[in-house]
Amino acid sequence: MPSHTPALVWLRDDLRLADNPALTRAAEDGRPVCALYVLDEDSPGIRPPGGAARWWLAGSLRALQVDLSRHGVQLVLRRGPAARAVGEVAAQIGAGLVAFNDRAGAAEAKVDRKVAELLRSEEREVARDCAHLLHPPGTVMTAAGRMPRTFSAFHRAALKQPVAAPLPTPARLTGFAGTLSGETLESWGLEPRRPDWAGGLREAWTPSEAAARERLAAFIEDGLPGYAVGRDRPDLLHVSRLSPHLRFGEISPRQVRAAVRHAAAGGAAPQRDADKFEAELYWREFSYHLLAEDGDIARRNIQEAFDQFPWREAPGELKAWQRGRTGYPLVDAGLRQLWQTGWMHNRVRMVVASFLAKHLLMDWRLGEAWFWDTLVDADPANNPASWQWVAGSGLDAAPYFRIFNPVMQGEKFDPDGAYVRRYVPELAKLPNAVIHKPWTADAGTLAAAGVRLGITYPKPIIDHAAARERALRALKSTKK
Ligand SMILES: Cc1cc2nc3c(=O)[nH]c(=O)nc-3n(C[C@H](O)[C@H](O)[C@H](O)COP(=O)(O)OP(=O)(O)OC[C@H]3O[C@@H](n4cnc5c(N)ncnc54)[C@H](O)[C@@H]3O)c2cc1C
Repeated sequence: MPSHTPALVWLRDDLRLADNPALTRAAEDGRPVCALYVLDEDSPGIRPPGGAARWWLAGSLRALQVDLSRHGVQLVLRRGPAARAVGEVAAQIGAGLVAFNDRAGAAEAKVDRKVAELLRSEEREVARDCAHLLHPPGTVMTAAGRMPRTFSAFHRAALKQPVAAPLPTPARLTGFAGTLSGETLESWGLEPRRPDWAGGLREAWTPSEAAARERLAAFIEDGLPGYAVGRDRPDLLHVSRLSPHLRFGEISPRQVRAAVRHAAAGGAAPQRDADKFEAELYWREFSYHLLAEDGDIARRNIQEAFDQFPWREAPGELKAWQRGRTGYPLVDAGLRQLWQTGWMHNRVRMVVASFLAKHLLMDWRLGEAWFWDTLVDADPANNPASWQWVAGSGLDAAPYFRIFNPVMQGEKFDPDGAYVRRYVPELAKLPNAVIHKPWTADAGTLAAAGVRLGITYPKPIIDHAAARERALRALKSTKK
């Protein structure tokens, strides 16, 4: 088809205008551009987003509609299997080019291949790029042609690869002039209505490309200096909280990396902090490369020895964990932060995940599913890879015998109990010495703080030492 034919850009986990190679390709040569988002919950194997992520998606699409319309570009919304929706819209506008950025999941990659084949069979040009990662999957390999099996080997190998500079927002975008029918965001019902449980999310977050950039700028000023040490403290805000923006592609890892490098080069932050932060971006890469290689990490143990693991079924204990009523203040604070705000600090994610898989001996998939439903940053790579890492079944995972002590973690990383006091207000008046272990407080201290154990706040659901012994016995049984 001639180059003046319209271009369709199919947006997915890249809800932004800047550093969006698919959008840049579509805009090249001055073609009229139409943008499409497909809510595909029907193609085989596609995992529908959870509740908190649906809320984010609605906000992000709403903002993107406004941003694109400023450039005269319509964002068409369609629901259903992607192959059908993309094919239909491409035909309706007479697209000569369809551009999209690749996704790593096995089911998504299959859909993308099918869509590309269909479009090519109709003699439409298809342009595919990598926009969600610093390095396209398959480019960080050992000599044997496999992804490195440890994070440090992966990181070392990745650092030898070039990273492309981020692209600007296309300077010239011409919208497709015809009118296209689409669906409305409201008709998708992504946001909760009855009951509207999203008040805490609205208070904590603004989904949009502009908000992502503001968050990055604020982090570089306030969080990056001191990040290497401060990142472990849930009571301090030394982390970027960019994860949901990265998840939905409102900002790209290349943009984030470039801004942080620029800050360090200009003396706005110590190099050590910038390096540590960049290493965290590489943990994200590690998870995504694993997802692209393995495809099924949310369901399958990466280490098959864990297929024999004697997980317990205890629905009452699972509920107590989900609701933040385990009797361990740091664990409960984390799960309540998640419930209220759709996000949890990384250190606390590790502690609560370890508590479920090791103290309560429950299958990591139950925790992964809960996070999938409640996190605004619920991510198809980071979530299962991190759960498997904590449970011990993952790639280069924490060894199963390393069992976090929730009291010691609290005392070390929330030393004044400020985080616990914020999310577990019924303990707020306890002194620092017992805030992470209220069951050790004497009757007078508890009474003075208005705490009645077992009534206003639960007694520990399980004794730490006993839980540790049980977990180690369970691990041994898989090794017989
Ligand atoms: C059990 C468990 C589940 C998790 N589930 C998710 C998830 O669904 N989505 C998600 O994005 N992250 C997940 N993480 C990783 C990590 O907790 C979050 O990325 C981080 O807390 C997000 O906060 P931030 O943006 O302030 O991080 P920062 O410290 O500011 O880091 C910047 C970015 O680097 C990446 N990153 C940081 N730490 C990690 C890590 N340990 N692994 C992979 N990438 C990392 C994230 O993209 C993050 O936004 C999980 C971790 C655990 C232990």
